[in-house]
Amino acid sequence: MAAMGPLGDSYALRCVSDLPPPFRPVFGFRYFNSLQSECFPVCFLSDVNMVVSAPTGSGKTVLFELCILRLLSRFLTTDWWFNLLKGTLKTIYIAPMKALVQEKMRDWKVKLGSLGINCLEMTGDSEFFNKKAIHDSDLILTTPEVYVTTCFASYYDLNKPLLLQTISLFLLTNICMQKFDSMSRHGVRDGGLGFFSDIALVLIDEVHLLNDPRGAALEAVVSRIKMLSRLGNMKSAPLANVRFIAVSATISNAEDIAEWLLAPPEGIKRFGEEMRPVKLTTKVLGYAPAKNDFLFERRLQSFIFDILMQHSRGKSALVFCSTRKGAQEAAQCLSQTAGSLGYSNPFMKSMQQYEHLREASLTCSDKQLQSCIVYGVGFHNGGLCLKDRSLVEGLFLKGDLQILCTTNTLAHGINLPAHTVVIKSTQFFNKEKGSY
Ligand SMILES: Nc1ncnc2c1ncn2[C@@H]1O[C@H](COP(=O)(O)OP(=O)(O)OP(=O)(O)O)[C@@H](O)[C@H]1O
Repeated sequence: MAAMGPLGDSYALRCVSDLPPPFRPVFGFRYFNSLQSECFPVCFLSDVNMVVSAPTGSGKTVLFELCILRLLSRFLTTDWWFNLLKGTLKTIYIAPMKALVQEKMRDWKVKLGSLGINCLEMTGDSEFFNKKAIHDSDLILTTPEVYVTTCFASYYDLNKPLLLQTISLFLLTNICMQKFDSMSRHGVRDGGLGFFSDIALVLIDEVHLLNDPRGAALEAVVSRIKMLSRLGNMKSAPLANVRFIAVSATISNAEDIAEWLLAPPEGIKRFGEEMRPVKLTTKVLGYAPAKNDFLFERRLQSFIFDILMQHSRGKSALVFCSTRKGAQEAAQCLSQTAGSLGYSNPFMKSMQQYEHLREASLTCSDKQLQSCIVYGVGFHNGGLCLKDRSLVEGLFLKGDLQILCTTNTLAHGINLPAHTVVIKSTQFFNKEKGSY
């Protein structure tokens, strides 16, 4: 099979059967797409650091998977047996959002679990992770902040009063940069943070968020790993040759990131809009101002239903709002309008869909969410409990929930494919600055 490369050159698509037999079942398709085929030699046949910029949905996760498999190919025997030595070559996956980490965890637990690869989630929502769990894991999925604090927390004296530990944890998130520095040096020497030496691959998702306030924690983690990898006593450890892969949909300065991650020119891959699996059409709609920003924001609510009728036409839609309350109110407003139309509710296609939603609503902890869901509209924000958030994501993915109003909790890389995306307002209230 042939495809056109980003520079117009034609090349053959790589086939999953190009991989060693034990790795083939990881992929549920036969051919890598053109982006993956172009990156295949660098990801799977080399160990260089990489920075990849490609549109959303173009299949960047597979690049991570190829790099993981490249690392684990060290456990392949000459007659293609896969003899994994648990926890001895670790991959760290770092994403800016807890929800994104959890999504990858669900995916990789199934895909890589069949190879015996042990995945461990380190987020605020996961149960307490102890040293043994970290030691035995092959793939650790985390956010940069949690990664920093967890390394710290492993030093806690478990006999200390809980309150004292809680206060310490609070303090350490504020002083993590300085403390992580001294702690990680100390830890590696006395074996307390021995798992650091087993890190052989670091996968950084949504790397453009380096520019975000949370970027500092990511920068600290990467710099620390780089620094530790150069320590004399790491010479024979996997960490000495640690590999970094950073991907993002929007990096304008891939070269700067490549320099930081020591990625050579062949490790820098940029792909444009031509790699988008579905063409994106953008429409900007302007509305007359209201007396103040607050009233304008509220008034926008009343336009969303008509916009959805015009553009989404019975297909799934995400409505992005600037605040948690905004997302909740938009969902309530839409569900009331839809509910008032009775059997003509445009968000309800069948009796079966209604039954699924009614059953799901009974398991919902949030009463407001419960009342919206039955009309085919949901909301998703950081204020919902994990169970409700997962419920809403599942219903939207299955197509039962047609409309999902959300804050940017869903904007950072979570895969909830939608036909239409409405961005309700282009400004948000910045608490620190006290202005929009
Ligand atoms: N070679 C392939 N053949 C068929 N489907 C594929 C292939 N590669 C990826 N996919 C599917 O395409 C979808 C998008 O892939 P993926 O999530 O990796 O994109 P992405 O570039 O990481 O997007 P984002 O920027 O949103 O994270 C997924 O459902 C994935 O299973």
